[in-house]
Amino acid sequence: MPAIESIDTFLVDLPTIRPHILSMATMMRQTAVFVRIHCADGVIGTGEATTIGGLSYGPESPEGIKLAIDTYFAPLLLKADAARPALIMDMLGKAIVGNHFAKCAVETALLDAMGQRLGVPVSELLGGRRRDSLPVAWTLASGNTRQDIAEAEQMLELRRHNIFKLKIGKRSVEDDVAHVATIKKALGDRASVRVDVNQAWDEASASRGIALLQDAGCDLVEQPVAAHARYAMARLAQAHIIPIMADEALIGPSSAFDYAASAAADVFAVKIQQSGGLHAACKVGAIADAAGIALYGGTMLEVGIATAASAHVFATFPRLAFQTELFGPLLVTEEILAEPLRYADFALQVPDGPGLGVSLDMDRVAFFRRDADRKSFHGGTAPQAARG
Ligand SMILES: O=C(O)C[C@H]1C=CC(=O)O1
Ligand SMILES: [Mn+2]
Repeated sequence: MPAIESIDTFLVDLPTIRPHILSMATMMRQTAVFVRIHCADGVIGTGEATTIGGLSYGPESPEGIKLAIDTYFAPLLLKADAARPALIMDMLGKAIVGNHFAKCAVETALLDAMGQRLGVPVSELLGGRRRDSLPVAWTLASGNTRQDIAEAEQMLELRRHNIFKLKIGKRSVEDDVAHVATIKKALGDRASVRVDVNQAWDEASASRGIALLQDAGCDLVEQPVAAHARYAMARLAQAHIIPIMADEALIGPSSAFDYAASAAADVFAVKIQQSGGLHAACKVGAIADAAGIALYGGTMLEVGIATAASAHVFATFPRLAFQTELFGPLLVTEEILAEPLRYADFALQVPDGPGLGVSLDMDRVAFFRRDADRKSFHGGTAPQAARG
């Protein structure tokens, strides 16, 4: 049995390409928590956790995730059999309440190590991939309608994205709908335009807003009301033709079951971290499938490692009617992988090497980690990135 010998965790701060404006936070940078699990057979598995806007989106922060893993997870993991990731996750499930993002990062590292050990991609460990590439949406969230249109035109021109998610909920319903309508009018049939309200509306505003969004040609409305407002979500999903998607509400299989049983959404945004791990995300997907609910592959704006992990999960789904939004690595200015993920023809290629099929560029990690001694680098400049 390859025992787990040591675990290291570190924070890496990466600037965003522009301010990313959501209803609850404006992001100027993304912080990734990387977890490296060193096994006795020499294999090192890597995992990643991210949040959005510190503690403004979810219940875990990057700093808290690092502390939880170092202080509470690591003593339980040390000496455990790394070849038994499912048993380790059962053990963590019993010993640690919540902490879904941290659990996901640990499971990602365990499955990466397992896949490397067996010489197979993580998607094969999860039951087998059904597709090698995933269509990827882009979020327009500059806060400026003209700039968003220019950004969308550029993405279409580059053939990188033809699905756009607009972040709304900060302004009045009428102003937000006007913003969406202007963008949809400019893009026409060349793109799918969707919105994410991130829980900002009450039910009455949502009902008015959704009717107006439908007239504006919007294809999907994500989490219009509070995550806990399951009955309001059910009424909205029933009253409107435009599909309603749950996101923040889905925090693992039991919440997915409750939402499915209440017919509280037409579409589920599956996120590996919110679900509590890769297998938990597969279960959320299976519950949706069993209930006739459509699927969308969501992101917590993860960078390379967790985006690859999400891609392995979504590649196994029988149906993915609303595609994915795995664009996180493209929202930051710096590449952190030794070999960047490949985006082409409006899609992300699912890596096909053993494990996650991607690895960290440890020289760049050493430069960008929050606790780095940057003076030790030549002239304080970052080592060259793989994407140049
Ligand atoms: O979906 C969310 O709520 C969070 C995230 C995903 C894409 C994006 O721009 O923000
Ligand atoms: Mn969302």
